[in-house]
Amino acid sequence: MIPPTYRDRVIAPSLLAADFSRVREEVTRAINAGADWLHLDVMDGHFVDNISFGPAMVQAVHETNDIYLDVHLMVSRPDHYLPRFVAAGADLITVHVEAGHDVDSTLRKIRDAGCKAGLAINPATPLEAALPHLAHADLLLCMTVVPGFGGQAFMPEVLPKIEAAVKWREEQGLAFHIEVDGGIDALTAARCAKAGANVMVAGSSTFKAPDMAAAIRQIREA
Ligand SMILES: O=C(CO)[C@H](O)[C@H](O)COP(=O)(O)O
Repeated sequence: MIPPTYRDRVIAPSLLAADFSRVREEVTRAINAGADWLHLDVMDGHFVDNISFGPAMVQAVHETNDIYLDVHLMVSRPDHYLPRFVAAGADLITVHVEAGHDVDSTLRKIRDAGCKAGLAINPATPLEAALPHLAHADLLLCMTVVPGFGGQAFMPEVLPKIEAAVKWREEQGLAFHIEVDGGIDALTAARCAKAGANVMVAGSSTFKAPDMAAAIRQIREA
């Protein structure tokens, strides 16, 4: 479930860092380790310089368990692909403000389909690009790496953007959650939480940890 307020904390391991040869076991491992959501990075080789997986993977995960599916579309024309991810079982669908579409219309379509709607911005994109759309979003995803690959270093220069988003949320009386994604571990999660983020996506630091449950617990405590 999406928590009732942005004061609630969520840990979302990113499947991108899992062993793709044993996806079912990896998802079970994340659930047993205490994951709140599963983050699914969809990359089209065009919007970002990598190709990951599509709706078939989302559907396969959906059919084997009921963990909340946080689908991050790093694709051009997200409005075109949207219905396939809705049908596959996504709970929350996040699209990029930079992805070349009518952002408000896409967010509306996501909500009309019964999903929660997220809006993502890249590190180099000013927050001002997202602000006009946040009244139609349930979540703002501040990328803390340049999207495309897991295992990159956290970019601390994104922290002021999170603080500015919190200020905007207060000023406008909005209630969107703030998610961070890229280079998140216990140390960087603490910095993001202090800035105002409440949803932590963590790939390498969870799936590749020797003890995934301990890694998730450390991020939650941080
Ligand atoms: O969106 C992503 C990359 O575009 C990944 O979700 C993100 O990089 C998480 O991986 P890691 O925690 O290993 O940095």
